[in-house]
Amino acid sequence: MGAQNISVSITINISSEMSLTEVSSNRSFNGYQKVYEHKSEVLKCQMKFGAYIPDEHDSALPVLIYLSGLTCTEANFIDKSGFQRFASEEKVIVINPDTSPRGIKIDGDDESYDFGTGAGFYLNATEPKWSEHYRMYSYVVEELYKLMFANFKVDANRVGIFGHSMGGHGALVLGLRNPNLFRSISAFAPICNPTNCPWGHKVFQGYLGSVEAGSQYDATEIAKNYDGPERNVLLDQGLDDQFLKEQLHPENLLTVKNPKIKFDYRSRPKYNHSYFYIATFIGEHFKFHVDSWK
Ligand SMILES: N[C@@H](CCC(=O)N[C@@H](CSC=O)C(=O)NCC(=O)O)C(=O)O
Repeated sequence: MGAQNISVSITINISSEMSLTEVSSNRSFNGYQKVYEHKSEVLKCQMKFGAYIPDEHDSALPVLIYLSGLTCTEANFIDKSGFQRFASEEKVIVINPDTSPRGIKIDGDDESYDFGTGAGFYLNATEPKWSEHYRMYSYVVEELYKLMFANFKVDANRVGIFGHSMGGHGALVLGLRNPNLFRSISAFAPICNPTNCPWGHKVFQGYLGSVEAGSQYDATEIAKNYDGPERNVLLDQGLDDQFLKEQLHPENLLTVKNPKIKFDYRSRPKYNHSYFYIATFIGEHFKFHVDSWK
């Protein structure tokens, strides 16, 4: 399939609400690892996200959005993956949001690690109890995306998305549903078929009212019907992953027959689900995205 020359045309309305407050800034690999806070119109709460900005930022740079997994904030990826070395070498801006709305209280939002706080699942909830705030799908593809253009010098033709576990699911779903926004997609140990696993059943019933309603946020279902530009998706999986058999089901996604999607499947014997695994292979993901943009 190879790289495609797709010109992205997007209209971005930038409002005065898109201003950011810097929470922290640390020099890292000839760039800065920053954390920003802002008022989210979509989630109706204050949110934080990470932004790694390489030096020599005269021309517009490519950008990768990284989506984290269950229980994470923006800090896990920043502190544990070691991505800054590769973002600096490849001159890529990296934006990584939090995993759910924060600073609000909804009854039941802190009862388990896999639902509510830290478990937004990158969808727009429709159940009345959750639908006012739990809108991580729109937060990423609308608000964060615009905010990125409003505040950083970003090249709209070189935007990719990647993530881990729940965030790998998010990267696949947001990437395949929005090929005009994302040129490249990769995922570490993603939840590939959430309508067929306990994590997915729980969140779809809770946020959407039924498992069936979750099909629109299920990468395997989306891949079956995908009709956008050809995509080569990097799917990375540790073979000693403690969640592999029950929750992740890469085999279901890999067996989808759609000539428009090819999977570059990289299985990693002896690696588990942790950030030690991610840190080992993060450099390959940067290379994959950069090659996809050529
Ligand atoms: N606490 C839970 C497991 C939580 C967990 O492993 N979270 C992963 C993502 S899992 C899928 O989305 C993670 O990224 N954790 C953060 C980290 O820094 O490792 C349990 O006890 O089973």
